[in-house]
Amino acid sequence: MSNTVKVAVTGAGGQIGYSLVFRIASGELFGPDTKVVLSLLEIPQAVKALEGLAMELQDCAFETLAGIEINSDAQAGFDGVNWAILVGAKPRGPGMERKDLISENGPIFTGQGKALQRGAADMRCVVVGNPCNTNALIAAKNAGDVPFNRFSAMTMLDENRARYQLAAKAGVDISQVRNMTIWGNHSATQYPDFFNATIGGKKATDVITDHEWLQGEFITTVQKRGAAIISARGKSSAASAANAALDHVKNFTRPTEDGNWFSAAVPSDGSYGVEEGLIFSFPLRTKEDGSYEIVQGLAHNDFAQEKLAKTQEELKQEREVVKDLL
Ligand SMILES: NC(=O)C1=CN([C@@H]2O[C@H](COP(=O)(O)OP(=O)(O)OC[C@H]3O[C@@H](n4cnc5c(N)ncnc54)[C@H](O)[C@@H]3O)[C@@H](O)[C@H]2O)C=CC1
Ligand SMILES: O=C([O-])CC(=O)C(=O)O
Repeated sequence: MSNTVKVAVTGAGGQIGYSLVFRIASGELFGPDTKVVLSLLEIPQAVKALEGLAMELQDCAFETLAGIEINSDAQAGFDGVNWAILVGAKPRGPGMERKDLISENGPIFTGQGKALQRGAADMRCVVVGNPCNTNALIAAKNAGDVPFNRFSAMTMLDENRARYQLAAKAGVDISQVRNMTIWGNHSATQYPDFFNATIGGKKATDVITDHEWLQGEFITTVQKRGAAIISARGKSSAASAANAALDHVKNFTRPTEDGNWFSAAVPSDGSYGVEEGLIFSFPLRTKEDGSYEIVQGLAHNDFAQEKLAKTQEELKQEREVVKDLL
């Protein structure tokens, strides 16, 4: 017997949407025994493009795709959804920081937050559209009685970027790099934590002896990778962002392998001194029962404490800017 999962993707007509929806429909996300109903959302002007996207999805003849719905109304689009992947938002251009998008993109998430109350009892939401931590906060605060911990924002792309950089520097296969945490905001203040990362089961700082590189170039490369892609490609990352969104949902829907963890921005419960209620990226583990926990007990020296304080401060400032939307 097969289950059916309904997945909403907003901004499905955009760049990330085009890389994302086929992989969800193919069975990659929930496995070959789970049928997927895709609920595609767009602004009214882009609904026509979604009709074309739906034709292409049909033409893939995916055996796991049980249906496609197209909507420009979030209330209708989120009806009965199990997962809502909120991508629909404007991307930044060259020279901008992601928080410069806040006034334009923030209001999108008030209406979508309200509409998410129509989701299924187990509804989970991940915000990809930037600035994603603060947009997730807006959605969660507008979602009435939907539990706060159903909302997350994506820092998985940052984690993947950080793992690649460490693997390349150490000259090892990327599978060797584990325990990579992105702390804080999906922004240039994020802290990619090499101190607690491991390479081949050893501390990354024992394997990579160039600590100047770890404390300098490694961190800034990860923090500014999005901007580097915009500068090289003329558009922001899309396929890698879609790939990370899939990794994010997989991480939340499967128990985490022993000894490892993954990064996502979730409501702080006060762990590591982060103000309760901020949507902050932490190391997480998904348990057998499907709930997640924040990994406790990781050490932070003065260098790390300073980075954590900086990214927390930025999130508080972003929250202040959108306080009328919360
Ligand atoms: N968290 C992360 O790691 C990443 C986040 N992003 C962010 O993802 C967002 C989307 O990026 P792209 O797909 O490249 O942009 P895009 O401009 O190609 O597509 C965005 C789509 O969203 C649609 N849209 C806008 N408002 C909407 C609404 N209210 N409801 C439904 N759809 C709506 C637009 O019509 C457009 O088709 C941007 O904000 C970008 O900065 C991008 C990469 C990584
Ligand atoms: O940099 C951007 O604006 C898009 C994004 O979030 C990323 O690539 O991480």
